[in-house]
Amino acid sequence: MPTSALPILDISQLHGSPADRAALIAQIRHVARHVGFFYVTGHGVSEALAADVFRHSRRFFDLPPTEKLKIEMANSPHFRGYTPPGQEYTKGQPDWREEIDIGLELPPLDLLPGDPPWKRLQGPNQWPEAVPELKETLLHWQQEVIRVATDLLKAFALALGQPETVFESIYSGVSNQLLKTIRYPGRDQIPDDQGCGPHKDGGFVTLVRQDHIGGLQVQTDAGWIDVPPLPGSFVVNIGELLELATDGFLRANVHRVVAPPAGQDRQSLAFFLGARPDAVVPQLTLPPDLAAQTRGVERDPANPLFRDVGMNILKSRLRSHPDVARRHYGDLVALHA
Ligand SMILES: O=C(O)CCC(=O)C(=O)O
Ligand SMILES: [Fe+2]
Repeated sequence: MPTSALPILDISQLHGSPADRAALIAQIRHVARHVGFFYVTGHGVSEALAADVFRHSRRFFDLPPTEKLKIEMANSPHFRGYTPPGQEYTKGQPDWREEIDIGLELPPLDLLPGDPPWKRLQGPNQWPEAVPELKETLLHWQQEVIRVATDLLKAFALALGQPETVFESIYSGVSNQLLKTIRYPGRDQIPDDQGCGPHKDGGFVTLVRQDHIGGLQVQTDAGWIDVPPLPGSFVVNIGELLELATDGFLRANVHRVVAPPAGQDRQSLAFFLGARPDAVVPQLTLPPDLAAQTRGVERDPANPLFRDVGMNILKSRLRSHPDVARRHYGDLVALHA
């Protein structure tokens, strides 16, 4: 098993003794600021459930393309369903992975003229009839990762000198909770090695469960470093909402996935803890010692960050899925990039 320079945090300490809690918070403050990527253990998510989610996902990916395309995302104005390899883009370059995107299972909203465009994001998921077990296992996984990610966000709030509930009003209720079950084909099956190109994630925090193959990398001052698989753990990284809320005290990490070696493929489950699309990201007042270390929000003309959560979500969804953008959001070309 390869070892990693990245720290391992035990999230169960959040519910432990005051000393455990204090130790966890100190650790989060340090690692979030210095590397921003870490592993989480002690989360209580069953290994049997993880194995079931990977197994049923694999059964889906093994289906013929015509069967998978029955739930193709291009059919969904809500960005739900299956994306074939090469159809998702990062910074204009195709990602060589296939995936199903799942959000909260809700009916579409009744839309009125003049409603903000992000109201189109709410709606049902698409589930494959050929693998009926996938719906139940993925919705169970979704509940579990929401629980762990919410705990982590509380720990982040404490580490930022805030009450642990400081973000609750903007993530509770109907939030943009995105789950992806992903398969990366090996290099013998694709034209280059971009499994997923370099990017920041849009939510508060991301939890990734990876299989044993590896390929996830994070950008640091010292260059790209590997995030090798650590069995039973989640990989955590910081998203744009925490960068905005802390005026860059925390930075959303740039990361990527390089395609697996020839003859292999990789599976992962990525979960992005989001916020309500109608929310505006608050600017936290940090304690003076932390405020003195803020770096400002990174200004990247190629990736503007919006404080309006709904616009921030739409920006990244439209850019990643140009087929959905063209078909369902033709009125928003300025955001397509
Ligand atoms: O598959 C992974 O390990 C990470 C995927 C990722 O970074 C993303 O989907 O945003
Ligand atoms: Fe990511």
